[in-house]
Amino acid sequence: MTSAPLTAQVPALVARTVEIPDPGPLLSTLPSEAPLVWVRRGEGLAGWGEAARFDVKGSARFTEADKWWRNLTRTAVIRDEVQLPGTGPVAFGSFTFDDGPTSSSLVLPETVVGHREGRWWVTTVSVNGDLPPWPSLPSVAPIKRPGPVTFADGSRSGAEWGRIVADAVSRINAGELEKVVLARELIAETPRQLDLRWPLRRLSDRYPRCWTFSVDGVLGATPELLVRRERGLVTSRVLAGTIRRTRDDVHDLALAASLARSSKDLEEHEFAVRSVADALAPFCSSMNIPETPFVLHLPNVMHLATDLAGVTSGQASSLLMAGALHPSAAVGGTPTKKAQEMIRELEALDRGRYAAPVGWIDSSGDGEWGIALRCAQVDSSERTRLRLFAGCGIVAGSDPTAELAESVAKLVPMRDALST
Ligand SMILES: C=C(O[C@@H]1C=C(C(=O)O)C=C[C@H]1O)C(=O)O
Repeated sequence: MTSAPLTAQVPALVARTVEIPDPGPLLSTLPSEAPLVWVRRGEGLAGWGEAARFDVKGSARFTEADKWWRNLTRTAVIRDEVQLPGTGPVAFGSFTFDDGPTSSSLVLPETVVGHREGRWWVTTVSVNGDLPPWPSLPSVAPIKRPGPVTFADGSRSGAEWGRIVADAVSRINAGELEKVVLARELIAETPRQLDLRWPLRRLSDRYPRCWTFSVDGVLGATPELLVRRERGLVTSRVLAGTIRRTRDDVHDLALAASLARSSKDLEEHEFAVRSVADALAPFCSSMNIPETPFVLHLPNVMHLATDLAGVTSGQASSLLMAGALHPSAAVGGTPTKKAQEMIRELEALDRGRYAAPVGWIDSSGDGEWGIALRCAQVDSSERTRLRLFAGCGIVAGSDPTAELAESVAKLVPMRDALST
């Protein structure tokens, strides 16, 4: 069911992209209201304003959003002097994990600043057929500190969550399914309205290997790229298999070596790679799947990681591919349907937009979609309450105490980003 008719009057989109000199860090160009962000290692996109949006619920949310975007951009007049992926009009999107009560959205910002390969640009758009305003950067208000933040258990305490993990392990051992990803939430309260630029700046500074994102109240820094489509090439970074870091680099190296040999983690990783490769196969004429994963070192945890690459065989957009890939075994489980049922039964949590695609798409259908992990969902109007999420892949050999500790480590990036 859609919340807006697909055939609703399609506005006349006009977009203009101009090259600009280095404006400084992308995040420093953002005004405080509703920042739209996709940044990694200083490159990416930062947008604001809302020229158009599409909200949608239900199992066809990806295809309906894709249709809306194609309709909007098909007749667009685009003057683009930079011609890189992400120039011209782009929409930022954030989707829900399942068909529950929360909407998914695509947002077309009024202004986007971008940086890539030593070039910077600004795109402005209008949807009434007029020439958009001449691209310029507004002067922005200084970033406000959040003040002392408090944290409390969400739908379950840590101990309760450990018990549902134990329950899942025994059901896996009884042969009900192979893997399920179980998540928990933590509630953060800030004494005053949160300036989202505060946590975003800290996340992108501390986690440069992750994609820092902010779309429609969901923000975080994810290490997992569900899909990138760029000029006929498709890539995906699959993660599964995790250990916590200890702050002792020598010990961490030994742990990384043990992670790369751990049969429990390698098996869990294999499920995740297989689910992504199978879902990407219909979109690709050829695919490269490395035989062994590498260890991705992040400041809080290390993951087993595999980068898949393929050549596209059709016209499917990056968003349609993201929809086909979701939910991968990295955030759902194996087999998918059984895992989703168990998640619903055991978690007692509306995941909202956690563990679901977040990213951007341009008018050619190219784009990048990460999985919204290591993230928080902000209360829309007040912006004083946030739900933080973390989940762990549970397989036959999982130990509930270790999984609880892993979930604590995965909550660290957002917790730290919120503290003053
Ligand atoms: C579900 C999350 O992470 C996923 C689960 C992982 C695991 O269990 O090893 C690793 C990376 C992610 O694919 C999360 O961070 O919330």
